[in-house]
Amino acid sequence: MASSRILELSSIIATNTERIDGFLTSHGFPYPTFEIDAPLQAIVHFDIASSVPRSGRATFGQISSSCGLTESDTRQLLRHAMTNYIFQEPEKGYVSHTASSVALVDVPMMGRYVEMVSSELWPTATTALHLTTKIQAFNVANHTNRPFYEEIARFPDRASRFAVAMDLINASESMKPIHVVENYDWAGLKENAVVIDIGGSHGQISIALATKFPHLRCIVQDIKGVIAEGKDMLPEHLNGRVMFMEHDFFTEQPVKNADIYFFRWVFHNWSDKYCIKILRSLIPALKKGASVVINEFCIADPGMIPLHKEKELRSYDLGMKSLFNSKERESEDWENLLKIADRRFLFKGARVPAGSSLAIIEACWDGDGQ
Ligand SMILES: C[S@@+](CC[C@H](N)C(=O)[O-])C[C@H]1O[C@@H](n2cnc3c(N)ncnc32)[C@H](O)[C@@H]1O
Repeated sequence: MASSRILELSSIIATNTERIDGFLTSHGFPYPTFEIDAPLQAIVHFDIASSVPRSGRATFGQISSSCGLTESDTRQLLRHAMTNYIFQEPEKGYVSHTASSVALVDVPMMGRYVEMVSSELWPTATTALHLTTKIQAFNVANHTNRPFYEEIARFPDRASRFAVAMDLINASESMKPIHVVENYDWAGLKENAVVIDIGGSHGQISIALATKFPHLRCIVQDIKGVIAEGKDMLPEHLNGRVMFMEHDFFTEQPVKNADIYFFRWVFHNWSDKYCIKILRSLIPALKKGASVVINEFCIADPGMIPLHKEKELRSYDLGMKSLFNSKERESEDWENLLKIADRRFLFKGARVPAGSSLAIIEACWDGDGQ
């Protein structure tokens, strides 16, 4: 009967609520709330976040004169945001922060992330009909023929904002560098082993690796502007152990005989044809036994993981389609990709460490070396 299913669901909710309650209490964690001190993060950016005092409140008129919108527009905008718990109106006519809105003030990266999502990703989602043509949604939305990275590299602020968004994503629990740092045998690599972090952005993984494993030397490769920022941001004590190098991964890999060629979240931006080109560009540099380590999503079969996780992966999958005409891949896709690039890439498997969103996919080079 329908009602017994509802009772069953409410009992599941009660049981799981008790588990969450027990977990929070036993770890001394605060309870989730939208109050200002709650550890929640904002999902939407409003320029006016800094016009509202961090504690206390402001009228719509005060906010409007500091942010430059009309009072009426300010009220419309904020009252809509409030339905998503972004700002609140504790008393009619007065606005104060919630945990979500104050994060825009307290976590500067958050504003940059939201700007990136709303200006780079959202416009492409509304042009999904172009899935049926050879034209990418990103190109339609941006009135350009250039691919994503080439286009944003023309606007230093967009390239920089994208890299900051990557930094913020890497700060989320299931994306933290620690998952790849702790779930691969970096410790077993020889003294002064060289890791090439290709498309490594600001070098977050290399920084985490070099910090935990002093015997490693890491070289981060990326496009020009990103590399310049990475160099500036590198903690001084890692100078000489984490290096930055401008390199286009579609061209021959300049660092020969490294131990590990590492790619994190790079291939999902490219369709198979381009991934194969990236992999083949490595070949002249590879010594026998070199490893290619890929840290990416590895989509499970439908229904095999909790729905909320599958939803996240399928959303990324469609996002990759509209931005790059690419996709997220399954274990078999990874194996095939490596095999098609060159049969000497021996696929060693794909596994998702507990707590990590990304899988570790590994191949070993079985060529003679050149
Ligand atoms: C999705 S981001 C991943 C960044 C980083 N590996 C991480 O996990 O945070 C992809 C990276 O590839 C870089 N990239 C794009 N095209 C490139 C190219 N042709 N050569 C080198 N790097 C490139 C981008 O600048 C960006 O940093």
